[in-house]
Amino acid sequence: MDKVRQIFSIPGLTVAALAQSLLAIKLFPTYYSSESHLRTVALIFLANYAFGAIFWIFLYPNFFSPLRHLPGQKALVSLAHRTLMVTDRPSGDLFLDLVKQYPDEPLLNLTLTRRQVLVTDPKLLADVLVHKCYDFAKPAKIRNFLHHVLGAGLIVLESDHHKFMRKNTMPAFGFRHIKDLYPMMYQKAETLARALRHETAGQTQTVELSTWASKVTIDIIGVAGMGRKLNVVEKGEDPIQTIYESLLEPSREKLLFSMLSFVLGLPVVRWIPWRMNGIFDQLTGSLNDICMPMIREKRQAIEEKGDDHFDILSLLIKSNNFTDVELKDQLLTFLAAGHETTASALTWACYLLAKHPELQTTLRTEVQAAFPGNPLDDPASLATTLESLPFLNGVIQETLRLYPTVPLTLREAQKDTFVNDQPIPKGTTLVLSMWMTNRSPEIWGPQAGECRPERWINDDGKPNQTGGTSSNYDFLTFLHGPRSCIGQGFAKAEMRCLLAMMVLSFEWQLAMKEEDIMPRGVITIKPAKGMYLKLTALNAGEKATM
Ligand code: HEM
Repeated sequence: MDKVRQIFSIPGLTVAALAQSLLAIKLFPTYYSSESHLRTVALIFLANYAFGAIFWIFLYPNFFSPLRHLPGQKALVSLAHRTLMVTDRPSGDLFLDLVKQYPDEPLLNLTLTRRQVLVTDPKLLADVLVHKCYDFAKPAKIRNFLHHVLGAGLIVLESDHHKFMRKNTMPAFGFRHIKDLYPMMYQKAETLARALRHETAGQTQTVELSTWASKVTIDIIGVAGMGRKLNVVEKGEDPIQTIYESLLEPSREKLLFSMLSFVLGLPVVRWIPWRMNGIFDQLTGSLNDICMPMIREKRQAIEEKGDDHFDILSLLIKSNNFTDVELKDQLLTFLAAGHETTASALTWACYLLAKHPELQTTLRTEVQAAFPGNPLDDPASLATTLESLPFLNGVIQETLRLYPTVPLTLREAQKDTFVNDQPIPKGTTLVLSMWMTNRSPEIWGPQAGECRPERWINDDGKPNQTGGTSSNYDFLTFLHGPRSCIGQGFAKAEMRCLLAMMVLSFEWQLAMKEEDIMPRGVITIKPAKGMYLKLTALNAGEKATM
């Protein structure tokens, strides 16, 4: 079947049309006069492409595709692409609707051409994400786009190159290293609390939280990632933060640019005379200009004077496994992957706590009891204390479950392969919806859509990591296996520090209409109209009034 697919591909049909044209002109020179050569060639090309279209739209899906027996949609535009356009409800809900129509089906077709499949049964994910993880790569169009923005960092690489980079980067995200970062993260959380107190003038004031969350998370990854104090919370801005903000801002035009790059491919989009091409070039060029000199300076400092810094960049330089360009690509990846994601998670956590004041109070009581004094009085035990708090852990896990910052990902079969015993032809796109799995009533029960931190607390009062489900694959926020999020320990540590600081320093309520809060974005989700909260500053030791 692979040969047949090659023949009916665009290059295959083009070569065939060329050969047929030459043959026709050679065999029937008098029939095709030289004036009509062009017409003949055009007709032959057209006929070949028309036959190709009939093959792919009708013959292949109905008679040849090994996926033809799977139920699902027969749409021209796949549901995965339609989720990029939906504005009036969370896009992941479309998958939940579809699964309701086809309960008990582990795989569902999403297109007429049987080229895109939704994985609905988390048990099948072990094959896709772990056992055959390199058989299923990120689709080339997505990789090209990410490569354009971030360079060849960990997110973009595949196969052996990825294995090498991942193995050599893992130590920088190790358990012990993250523990050492807690005091710095908590200090940054305190800086945020001071800035918000200033904003609220010590009383009650409305603030837009997601912007502040981005500022503090870029400050944290600035120190942890490259040993650089960006101090965006205090100063208001920094060139690196401004560039990332512009790159990731979910404006209509940027969403359209990213969407077209994913659907048509970046090389096609770059041909369009569109100012977005220039904007993306300028933003990514500026990032390179900032990062390259910084890397050279750091490498020189480490070589000449030795270096006692333990930021991720220094650890990677000291490992001697990376060239400067590779370091730059990794750094850009960590800065991008490591700040908007956590900022969004913090924003959604504060939203859930505003919606559920009783949960906010319970969390505050737990954190106040754990830290009768300043948490930084005993920096050595900060990590252990924060990690042991069951309700804090529960709120964080529920936030990550209900609002997975990356709500969807795609994988493309690199060869003919299998998922469980279902053959998957080369080129098939598998759609994995974290939003759908994390909110599935089949897995999480009838209250799947509700925030219930107690799911993550055992009967003995200790935190658990499964939320009461039977398998790891039921919670997909960070994926699993060799391509799972390398920064998940880092992100959770950051959330513990930031949320603990928030409940110790403020109580808050929503300051906007519930219906105006809509998660949106192409790669990560943020509230489309911001997250306005009415914050009331608490004095140290003051109990909340809610
Ligand atoms: C709440 C916060 C975060 C969430 C929800 C999240 C989610 C994810 C997901 C779903 C992936 C897999 C994407 C795919 O393969 O399609 C991923 C990969 C990745 N994340 Fe995160 N992430 C978070 C925070 C972070 C942080 C803080 C860092 C770094 C400091 C980071 C660095 C990375 C990197 C480098 C990868 C690529 C890993 C690989 O392919 O080997 N992430 N993340």
